[in-house]
Amino acid sequence: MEIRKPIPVADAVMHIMNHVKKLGAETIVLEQSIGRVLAEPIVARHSVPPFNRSPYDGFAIRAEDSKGASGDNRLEFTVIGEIGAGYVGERPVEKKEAYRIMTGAQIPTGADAVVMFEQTVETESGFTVRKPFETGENISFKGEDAAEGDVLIVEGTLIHAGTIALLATFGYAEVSVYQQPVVGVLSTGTELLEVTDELVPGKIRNSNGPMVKAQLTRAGVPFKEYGTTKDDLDACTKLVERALEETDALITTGGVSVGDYDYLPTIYERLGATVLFNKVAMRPGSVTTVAVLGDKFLFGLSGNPSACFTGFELFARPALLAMMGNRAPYLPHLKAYLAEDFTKPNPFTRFVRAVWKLTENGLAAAPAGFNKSNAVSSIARGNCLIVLPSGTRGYSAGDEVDLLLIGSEQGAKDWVL
Ligand SMILES: Nc1nc2c(c(=O)[nH]1)N[C@H]1C(S)=C(S)[C@@H](COP(=O)(O)OP(=O)(O)OC[C@H]3O[C@@H](n4cnc5c(N)ncnc54)[C@H](O)[C@@H]3O)O[C@H]1N2
Ligand code: MOO
Repeated sequence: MEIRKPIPVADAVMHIMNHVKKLGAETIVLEQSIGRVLAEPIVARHSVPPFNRSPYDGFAIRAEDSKGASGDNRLEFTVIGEIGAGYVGERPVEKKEAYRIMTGAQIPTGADAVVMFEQTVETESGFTVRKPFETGENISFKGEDAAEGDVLIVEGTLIHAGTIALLATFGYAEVSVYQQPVVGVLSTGTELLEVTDELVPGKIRNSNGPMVKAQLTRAGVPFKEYGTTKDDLDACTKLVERALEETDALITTGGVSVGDYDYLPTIYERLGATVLFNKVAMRPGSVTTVAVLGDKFLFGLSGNPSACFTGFELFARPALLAMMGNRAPYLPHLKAYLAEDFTKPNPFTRFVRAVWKLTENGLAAAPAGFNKSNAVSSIARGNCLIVLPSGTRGYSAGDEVDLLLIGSEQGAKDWVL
């Protein structure tokens, strides 16, 4: 039997990323762009705000007219009209005059300060103030948020709700984004039942298929479902071949280890795919096997649920995001302290499903429960992965560790572990 040589996690990530080819761009409507990646920078097409405007409901005045105002010397202004948001003043403001002005309305010509309603006392023809106002006081200036021509967001950035607000501000009804890869999902294993099936002896329900599809959805990657297949070499080979014709990448779960029915390595060989690695010095997920056939990726994730989950987040996710042009495809990382002892040795780098929590001592992380690679309960509880490097042992509560965040829409530019 072939003895597999484990490679460090960082090397495995780099092997994959070196093979990634960014997909082309396409134009889509703004409202459908959430989760996609900008193929063009967002450049300010005009100033924001586009005109000087009032940040408060109040009165637009000439600041110089308030000079000398005090509690004992209230100065009076005459109101010459009202400007609601969306309207403009009909004529310039002159000496001792004011417009009633609403939040968001354009400052009328002549005015250079806004007095909030709360700072005035109404009179028959207007209001009085009891303090002087400075030129520019309470004014939102044209261009203070963005100046025309500024590059506000670079190409390669994930579009989220805030990005959509910015694009809408500048009138981008359509936006140029990178194409998405189509990813096939195939669960292998004769023991697998559908989620709707009753349990029968020796069988289990397929949890990896639904989980991986959810991980893809969370990463903004569309998938094509190839269902489950029995551990039958010919049938499985045919399915993998078909899936590769129809997709940019195929994620399989199970069948990558050294068991009698672990057929994926044989299938890769039959197809003439180049295996980038078939053993990673990590736990869970050491059997994760990744191959390429032309520009297409074959992610052979482990059948063990925690290993499958971790293999997706560490290897498939960054590759797929990078295909979509995302400049920050890695899981974001933070430092935290361990909330409890972790005494197991770590011959391979260990990714412990964990829960992070902010405490009075800072960010803490605690293992999320049953910690084997076949665990499913701790994947459900965890919101991060604690990283314990290979060759370490005996972590104590309070020790500083690296954390990888799961489920964050923002990513990291570099793989730093
Ligand atoms: N002699 C050795 N045996 C094993 C080794 C090894 O190095 N030498 N590695 C072990 C490690 S580590 C892992 S991890 C597993 C990985 O095995 P596979 O990735 O080939 O996966 P399977 O054997 O097909 O299944 C493993 C386990 O997961 C369950 N499973 C499979 N698919 C699903 C699914 N879709 N949903 C839920 N659960 C699934 C399956 O029933 C098995 O219990 O190999 C070790 N063995
Ligand atoms: O490949 Mo595994 O390391 O037990 O998950």
